[in-house]
Amino acid sequence: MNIQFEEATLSSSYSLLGSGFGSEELDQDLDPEDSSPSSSRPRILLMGLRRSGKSSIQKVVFHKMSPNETLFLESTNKIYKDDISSSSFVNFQIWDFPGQVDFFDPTFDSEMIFKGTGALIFVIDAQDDYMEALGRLHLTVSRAYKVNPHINFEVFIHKVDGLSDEHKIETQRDVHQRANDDLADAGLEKLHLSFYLTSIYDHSIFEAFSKVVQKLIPQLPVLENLLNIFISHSGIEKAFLFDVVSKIYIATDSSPVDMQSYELCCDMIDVVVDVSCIYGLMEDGGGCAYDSESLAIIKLNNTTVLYLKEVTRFLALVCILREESFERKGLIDYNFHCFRKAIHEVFEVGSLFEGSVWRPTSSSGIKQKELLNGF
Ligand SMILES: Nc1nc2c(ncn2[C@@H]2O[C@H](COP(=O)(O)OP(=O)(O)OP(=O)(O)O)[C@@H](O)[C@H]2O)c(=O)[nH]1
Repeated sequence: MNIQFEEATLSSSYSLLGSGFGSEELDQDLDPEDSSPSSSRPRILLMGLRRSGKSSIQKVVFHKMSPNETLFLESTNKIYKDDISSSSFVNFQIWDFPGQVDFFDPTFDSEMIFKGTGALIFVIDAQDDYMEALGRLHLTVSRAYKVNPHINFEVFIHKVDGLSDEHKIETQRDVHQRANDDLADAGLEKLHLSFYLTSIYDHSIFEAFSKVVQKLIPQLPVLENLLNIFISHSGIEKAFLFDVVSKIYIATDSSPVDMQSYELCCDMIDVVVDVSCIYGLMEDGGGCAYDSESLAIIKLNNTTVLYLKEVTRFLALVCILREESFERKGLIDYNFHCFRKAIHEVFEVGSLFEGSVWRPTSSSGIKQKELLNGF
């Protein structure tokens, strides 16, 4: 099998940037010598059996495709490289693999593929018999682990929208048990798998992707700390730092995340971007739907306020607070100003990282500065 790449650059396909859909694709042979900046960006691999839902996940999370449209997606028959770095905070590539990829094929260069990988997401269709998928999971992760033990191995138990709550928990327990038993039998106890219940029909896929991405951000503890300080001094109940394009949250304060709050904040981003796309652009369609002026306040009928503010050209802070705390808006805005400044300092502002080329390091496998886009 001759493995080929399809490459798409999100900047040309994401409607937030005002250019509409119609992704630019280019075919390219799998070339280990290819040293273009895009090929050396850290990777997140999407693997799993045919029709498990890999392309749907990628399209829904990064290309704003509606879940129903994924019914018409064609089977992927070559590796699809999606470079999201030009419109997203996190400077990585998503590689969507065809379901039938054969590791024993001599053209499958596992060294080249797994060396530069930050996370490998293995998608299992929970609505189907998953025994074959478990065998494939074992083969895939053990192969990848041999090449690069620093990869984060993430298992999405996917399409759980068709399962009852009880069935979900039972499936997760069973998959967890069997996958870890297989690893123990092979003497691979050190290989750690993380499990997530996901569906493209609700926010679970965004939440799971957020956690996958957060593990690749070395500054996460600093960001969490900044958010903790910010909310405790401003009377805010919960704050999320969002990547606007994907609605992945890069960080949140250390109080537990409840799904409803996360969904509310995601919906707020959609509202802001959609309204801005309709009424915020110039008459000739120029300008950007999300920029340094972006700001929104939504008061709910249960005395809760949602407050969104721009942090960088890719990031937004979305806060949930009580109406009485919002009376001290001046204080919140001042604290936000300090928070924003600190975030810029953490990532040493812009140009330093612009166009940087990623190289794996021996310790973590990921060089932190180059994982993150400039502001
Ligand atoms: N019910 C449900 N269906 C899903 C979900 N995600 C994907 N699907 C459906 O699963 C089918 C297969 O999805 P694809 O994304 O094409 O699967 P794939 O893994 O990329 O398939 P290959 O390209 O053949 O490897 C499509 O009809 C999707 O609509 C989900 O979360 N829930």
